[in-house]
Amino acid sequence: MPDLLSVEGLCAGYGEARVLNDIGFALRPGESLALLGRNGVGKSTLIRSLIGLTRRQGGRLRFAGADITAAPPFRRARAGIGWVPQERAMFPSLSVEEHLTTVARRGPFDLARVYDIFPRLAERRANMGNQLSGGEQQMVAIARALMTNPRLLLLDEPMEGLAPIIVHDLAAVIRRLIAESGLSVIVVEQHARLALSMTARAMVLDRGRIVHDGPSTELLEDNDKLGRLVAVAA
Ligand SMILES: Nc1ncnc2c1ncn2[C@@H]1O[C@H](COP(=O)(O)OP(=O)(O)OP(=O)(O)O)[C@@H](O)[C@H]1O
Repeated sequence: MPDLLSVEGLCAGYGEARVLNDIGFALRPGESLALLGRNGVGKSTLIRSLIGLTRRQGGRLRFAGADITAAPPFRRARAGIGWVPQERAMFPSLSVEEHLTTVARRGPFDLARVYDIFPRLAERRANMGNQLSGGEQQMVAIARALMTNPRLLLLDEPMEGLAPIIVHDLAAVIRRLIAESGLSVIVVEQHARLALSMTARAMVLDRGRIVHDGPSTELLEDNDKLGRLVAVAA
């Protein structure tokens, strides 16, 4: 099966500042990838580079058979890259349902299906963006990305700042999406073990370079290696 995404020699950053150096990897349809690494190593910058929000300083990107190296963010979104930003980007004046319907595109994910995935949002469908808890906002952010019917879903620290019970529920939803939807998923997550428990493959960044790429189980089963690579108390 041809790759869904391929990244070759990507160098990117902000203005003159280079954050990512010679990033190369490919992702197959349906593949799930955890993006791990210490604070500030460039994980969000890589996600933002895939959606087209950083300054590309070199390299090429292909998605779904097309060269998207020079494509602006809206074209990448239209091509099938869905993005759940770290800051969630809620609109206070839109209801939950309006957040979902304004971005809807035809495909397997419609209102009924995202309400089935997130029953809480069905209950809150008339609530405004500023009347939601952090967990509900994150559900809206994920549901909104699904409503665009992407082929690749980029999740940037979806669990950040959420209560443990909500983290547990959201992780179950993400696992189910990965198992059942056929979507490719890249998830950035500070809690390495949680990310590894959701994905088949893990990539570790350090100072803007890929320093590890392999099956998630390999790191889950090797505490020392995981600790060395992401410097967490694994
Ligand atoms: N908008 C920006 N303008 C300039 N520099 C930035 C910008 N955003 C991030 N950086 C810098 O890019 C580097 C990588 O940041 P990035 O947010 O990609 O790291 P990260 O691995 O996602 O870290 P974290 O886990 O803390 O979110 C950091 O040195 C950061 O200061």
